[in-house]
Amino acid sequence: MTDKESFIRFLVECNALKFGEFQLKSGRIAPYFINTGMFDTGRKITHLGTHYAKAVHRYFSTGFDGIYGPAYKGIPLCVSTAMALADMGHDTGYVFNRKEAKTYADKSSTVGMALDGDTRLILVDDVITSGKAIRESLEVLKTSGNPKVKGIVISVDRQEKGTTEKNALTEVAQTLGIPIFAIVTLADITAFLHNQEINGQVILDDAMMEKIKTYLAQYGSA
Ligand SMILES: O=P(O)(O)OC[C@H]1O[C@H](OP(=O)(O)OP(=O)(O)O)[C@H](O)[C@@H]1O
Ligand SMILES: O=C(O)c1cc(=O)[nH]c(=O)[nH]1
Repeated sequence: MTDKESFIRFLVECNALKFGEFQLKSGRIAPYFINTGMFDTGRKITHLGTHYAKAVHRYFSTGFDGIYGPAYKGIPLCVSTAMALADMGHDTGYVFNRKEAKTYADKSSTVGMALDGDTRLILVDDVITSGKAIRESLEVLKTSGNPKVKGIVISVDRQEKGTTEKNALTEVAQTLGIPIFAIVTLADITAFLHNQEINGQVILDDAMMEKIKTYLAQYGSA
C-alpha cells in the first residue's frame, strides 16, 4: 500500500471521510466531507501529526521556525505536527490563532511561539475548498508580528474552483506566492475507494461516484 493509500484508509477508518450531503464554508452543497475532528484520540491525532510532519519535512526540509494551525481544526494539527517533527529530530515552534478576540490578560490574537517579521512558518490546515479559509488565516498573521509563511500543507485538495475558474490551491499558490502541498487529492481518494471494500464495506459505490461527478461538473477544477 502506498503512503497516499494508507492515509486514505486512515481517513475512512476514523470516519473522517463521510459521504452524504454537507453545506461547506463556501456555501457549496457537497456530497462528501472531510472532518479532521474525528481524529479524536491520542493515538489517532499522533498518527495524523506524523503524516503532516512527513509531508512538511519532504517539501520544506528544516527551512522554517514553526508550524501555524488556523483555528479551530488547525489547532490540534499544528500541535501534533510539531510533536511529530520533534520526534523526527527537528524541534520547532507552533502557534495558532484565536477566532474571538480576548480582552484581558494575554490579549494577543495568537497563542504559542512569539512571532516577528523574521519568523518562518509552515501553515497546516485540513482541506482547501475555495481557498477562503487559508486567505483569512494568512491575514490574521499580518497583525500578529507579520511572520513569513514559507509554505502550506493540507490533508486533502478537494480540487475545486477558487475565486475564478482556476483550481483554488493553484490560485492561492500563485496569487500569494506560497507553495501548497496536499497529502492527497480528491482524485487520489476516488481512484482508491471507488468500489473498493474496506473492512467488508464499499463506501464509494457507483451511485455516490455519480453524485461526486455531478458536483465536480459545477465546482470542480483540477
Ligand atoms: O477553502 P474554503 O472554502 O475556505 O474551505 C475550507 C475550510 O473550511 C473549513 O473551515 P472552518 O472555518 O469552517 O473550520 P473550523 O471547523 O476549523 O472552525 C475547513 O476547516 C477549511 O479550513
Ligand atoms: O469547505 C469546507 O467548509 C470543508 C470541506 C471539508 O471537506 N471539510 C471541512 O471541514 N470543511
